[in-house]
This record gives sequence, C-alpha cells and structure tokens, in this order.
Amino acid sequence: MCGAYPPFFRFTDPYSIPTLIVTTLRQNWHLKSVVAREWGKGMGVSLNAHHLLVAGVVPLAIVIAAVAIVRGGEAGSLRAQAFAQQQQAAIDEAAPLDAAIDVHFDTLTRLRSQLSSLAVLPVAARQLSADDPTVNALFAVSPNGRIQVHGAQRPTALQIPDQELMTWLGGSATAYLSVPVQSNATGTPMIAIAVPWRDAPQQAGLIGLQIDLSDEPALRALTHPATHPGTKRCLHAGGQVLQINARTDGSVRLDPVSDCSPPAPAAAPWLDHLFPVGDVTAYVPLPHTGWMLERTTPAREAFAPFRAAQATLGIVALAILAISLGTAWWLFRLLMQPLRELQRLTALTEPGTRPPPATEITALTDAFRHSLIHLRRRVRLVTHACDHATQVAERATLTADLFPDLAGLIGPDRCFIHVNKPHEALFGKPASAIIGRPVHELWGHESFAEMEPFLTQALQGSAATFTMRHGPPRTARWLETTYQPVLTPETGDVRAVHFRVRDLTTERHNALRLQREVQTDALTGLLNRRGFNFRLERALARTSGDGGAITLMYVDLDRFKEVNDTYGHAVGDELLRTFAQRLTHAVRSNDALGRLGGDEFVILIEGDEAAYTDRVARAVLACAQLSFNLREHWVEIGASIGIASGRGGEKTVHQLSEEADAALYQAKRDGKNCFRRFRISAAA
Ligand SMILES: Nc1nc2c(ncn2[C@@H]2O[C@H](COP(=O)(O)OP(=O)(O)OP(=O)(O)O)[C@@H](O)[C@H]2O)c(=O)[nH]1
Repeated sequence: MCGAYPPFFRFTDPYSIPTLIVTTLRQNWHLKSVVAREWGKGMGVSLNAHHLLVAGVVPLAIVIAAVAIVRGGEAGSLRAQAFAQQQQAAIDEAAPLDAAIDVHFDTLTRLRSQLSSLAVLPVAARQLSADDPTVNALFAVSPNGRIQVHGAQRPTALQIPDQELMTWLGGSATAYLSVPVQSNATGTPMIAIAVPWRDAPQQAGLIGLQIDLSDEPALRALTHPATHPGTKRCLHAGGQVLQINARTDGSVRLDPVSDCSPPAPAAAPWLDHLFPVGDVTAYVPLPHTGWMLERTTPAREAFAPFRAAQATLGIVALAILAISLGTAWWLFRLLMQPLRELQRLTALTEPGTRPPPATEITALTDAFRHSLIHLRRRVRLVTHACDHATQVAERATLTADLFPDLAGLIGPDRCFIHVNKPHEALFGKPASAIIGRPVHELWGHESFAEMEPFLTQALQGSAATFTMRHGPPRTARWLETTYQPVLTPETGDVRAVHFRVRDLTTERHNALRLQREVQTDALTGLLNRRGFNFRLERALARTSGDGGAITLMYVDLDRFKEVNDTYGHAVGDELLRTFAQRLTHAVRSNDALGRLGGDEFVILIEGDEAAYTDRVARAVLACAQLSFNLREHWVEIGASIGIASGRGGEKTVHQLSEEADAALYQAKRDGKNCFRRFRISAAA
C-alpha cells in the first residue's frame, strides 16, 4: 500500500484498476463487452459495451449541455439585457433635455429674425422670460466685445472669456452652445446658447440665451428620478465631466467630478453570467447638444427585474450539478463493481485461500490476474482435451461407420444411444430416427423376445453372444449378435451396452454349400461315404435316446464290370447315374441314399418295419433289373441287397455296416439278384 494515496489512484501502477480498465477498454472491444457483461451480472442487469459507451457519453453530454446553457446565457446574458434596459432608460432621460435645448435654439433663431436692433433687447428679454421661465437672460455680444445682458427674473452676469468670445466671433458656425457652467452668483447650473446676428452690414454680433438649467424640467427629471434612486448620472460636455446633483432644497447643482468616468472594461467573472454583481453603465449621446449622458446603476437595482430568471438559472445549474454528481456516483459504483466481482472470483478461483479485501486493490488485482492465468491454462487444457475427444469421437464414428457389421450403443432404458451407418442401411432409417427409440420398436416384438434375455444379461454386466434368424423364411437372414456391457469406471455400473450384429447369412449359405459338396457323390448326386456315415451317426445318436430302430441296406450291382468292359466307363457312369435316379423313386423322401463307391449303393431307413423294408428291397431290385438304355445300347444287370437293422444305442456305425455287408455277401452267394437280412446264425 502506498502512503499518500490509495493505489486506486496510482495510474502509474501497471496493475492498478484504472490502468487495467483503460488498457483493456482500449485494446479490445470484445473485452469491453465481457467487462460490461460481468459488471452487469454483478449489478443484476444486462449490460453490454454500448451501455458503457452511453455511461461515458451521457455525463459528457450533460457537461456539454451545461456549458452550452451557460454560454447561451452569456450570449443573451443578464448583463446584456440589463444594459439594454439601462441604455433605453438613459435615452428616455436624455432625450427631453436634448429636445429642450433644441427648442431654445429654435426660439433664439426665431428671435434673431424678428430682432431689428439691440435697442429692443430688454423688451424681448422680458417677453422671453415671461414665456419660458428657464430663460434666465437674453444677451447680445457686439463685435467690439461688449456684452449686454437683459434678464427677467434673476439676471446673472454672464462671464464669457475673451478668448472664447473671439473664437465665437471668428467662427462661421450658425449656432453656439456653451458647456454647462455654474453661476458664480447663485450657484445654479446654466448654459448659454447663441446664434450670429447682424443689424447692419458692418455690424455683426451674437445674440444668445442664458438658460437656467436648475429650472430645466428635463434636468430636474434627471436629478429627481422616480426610479433607481441609486443611479449616478454624469453629463459629458466639451470634454468636461459634470455630475448632476440634486440638492435638498430641490435645486440642481453641477459638480465637477473625477470619478464619474467609465471604469476600465474588465473580464467579467465566470459566475457573473449567472449571478452578476457589477454595476451597469449606459452612455447616451445627445444629438442636438453633442453632450453625452453617462448613467451608472448599481447591480442590485439594475438586475432587480431579472431576479426570477436568476433563480431559474440557479435551479437549472443546481439540477445540472446534481445530475452530474449522480452520474459520477453511478459511474464510480460501476467502476468499483469489478473490484467486488474480482474479490468474489478470486475467492472462487483460489479455493482455500482468503482473498485480499477489496480495498487492497493492487493485491486483489494481482490475485485475480494469477487466477485468470491459472484459469486460462485450465481452459486451454480443457479445450485441448475437448478437441482431442472430438477427434477421437469422430474417428470412432468413422470407424464404426466403415465397419461392415451393425454396431451401436443401447442405454439402460433399452433405447438406442448410437447406431452406425450399416445399421441405418439394414433398417432403411437414418440414425436420427433410431436414436432414442426402444429396441423392440425397431426389431419387432418377435425378434426382441428372442434377444431380450441376452440384453438383460448384458445389462447385468455379463457379455452375451447369440445367433438368430431374422425375417420371413424365404428372405431370412442369420444374425450373430454380441452384447458387451460398458461400465462406469468409478462405480462399475453398466451405463450402456455395446452391440455388434454380424450377418452370417452368406457365410452360413457357403458353409452349407461346402458341406453339401463334401458329403455328396459327384457322379450321382447322392450322399458319398462321408456324407452317408455322418447321416448314419446322427440317426444313431438321435435314436439312442428313444430306442428307435434303424435299417441299413447295402446294394451292389451285379455284372457291372461287364458293362464297363463292354461299353466303356462312360456308359458305366451313365448307368450308375440312371440307377441312382431310379433309387430316389424307390424310397421315401426322409430315407437317405448314398453311393459308397464303384457300384455299391446304400440306403438308410429310420424304423424297421419289415413290410416297408421288403418293399424297398424289391423296388431296388426292380430298378436294377429294368433295362438301361445307354447310348443306344440296351443293358441288362441286376442287384444284390444286404439288410441289417438295429435299435438306437445297441449298435455302432461300424457294426451295422459290417452286418449289412455280411448280408450282402450272403445275397451274392445265394445267386445274386436278391436281398438278404443279416442273421447272427448266418454270420456265424
Ligand atoms: N464306370 C465306372 N466303373 C467303376 C467305377 N468305380 C468302380 N468301377 C468298376 O466297377 C467294377 C466293380 O467290380 P465288381 O463289383 O467286382 O464287378 P461285378 O461285375 O459287379 O461283379 P459282381 O458284383 O460279382 O457281379 C470294377 O470293374 C470297377 O473298375 C465308377 O465310378 N465308374
């Protein structure tokens, strides 16, 4: 912690909050959004970067508006309005005085045209004084400088300096006006006005009026105003400055002053626009006299009419100040929110450690920065793991899809979790239509009943494999299904069952075909020795349980060698094939027929009905005795038959074969073309 200031205000600290915020906001707009969102979350509102922008712009706009109002107030400021008002008041005051002087000039001009000689001057003076009490005296100035003054009421000696007189005389002006002067005798303010006058071509002079300003109504109005008693008025005339003062007796006096000049213009204080304190001075020229009235009104009086406006401006200023302060406080709260959030997040990301208090901002930001680094590292690891898992999943899906067998996952609820492409192909449904559906819905109740025990076994944790036929008989398919439970490593519970279904139909058909080929005699299409023995073994095994009877019949053609020798092997083969065909018509469909080799045939009959076996033996003999038409040769042969019977479990294949062979031998010995049954005595 620093000594003088809290670290929050140390902008030079790269980890201080202002530096972090400013840097972050500058560098990345996205981060601004994140910051805004986090702030908003902390405050329970939805914020974005634009709100931040508004939060920054609104106070700025308020300040700009305030400045504009103040500057606008300056443009039409109270002072300007007060000055205009005072200026108008000064004009209203000065205009009557100027007009009165002008009227006197008119009077004098008229008198000049009527005045025939100076001799009538006293009469004219009395007349004028009677008509106008302000006319104190009528005077005439001769070219030689002699002044005649004829006053009516209070004649006052008019002192006109010689130099000034000579100036008057030498000039060519049409009218003359003195500065206001004060009578030495009465102390009253006076002025003299004069116009050139001639009573003869050689004689020229002036006639003028001495006007008592103390009786001038306009001047009285100036010095006894009804309003603004504190207002000072100065009359500037011919370079002199005279202050017009009203005396207690009602008379007017002109006093030379030294402080009645306009003050040097000074820069108005800033607050003067809202709360003006300076006096207001107006200057008004009098056009007929050339004088100028300076009118200074104290601020208190000048701005009295604008008090209401001042109050309004003050309220507006206070309101702006309050809004600005409120906005500043809100912004401050907004800026401090991340600190609280930092503290909370630090506590979350560093479990077990106590976060520094929010006041220790540098420590807090450091802790948060470290937390963020850890978090970022973890996020990277998790992201990497996610990517890896996604790749593995994609590879697994691809592998499963390329796998020729049906594969997938079934959940504990016996619904599909996943199926591969071959699965989709077999059922003609997309994975999306299969996943989530129960197994029995896809396989049908009949097949499901067959597979259900194995599925239950797998769901209980044991793998199971079984083969079943699926589909109608003509198009049935043989499917080998393996259920493999998928366990949860931590608990060992079965979370799913992986299934794999192999289509064994082709394989099975091939095996059957191979089996048929291996067990079939290529020449006749009957069973060969291997096939027949296999069939005989199965029959013996079958009857060993129930004690059923089996009859074995050996058939050997007579004189077959002669056929070979006479017509050749091909004809012999044809005879063998023809005889085999005839045999198939001589036995039942469930009796087995075979050729053991050469001209030896064999018949297996399940059961030992003598009548039936005799009938078969005779039918076989007939088949052999019937002439064979072989390649346009009629061939006659015969057959000898040996018969042996036994019950299941009594005899072996070998025993039965030997007995049948013995019986056959007996038939041969008895002259051929007959059949004999095996008898033990005979064998012995
Ligand atoms: N055409 C043909 N002849 C065969 C075949 N296998 C064996 N033979 C012949 O069949 C004959 C069988 O001989 P035997 O049974 O002793 O002769 P047989 O004339 O029938 O004698 P008996 O049985 O005493 O009447 C032999 O000449 C064999 O060469 C075969 O696949 N095709």
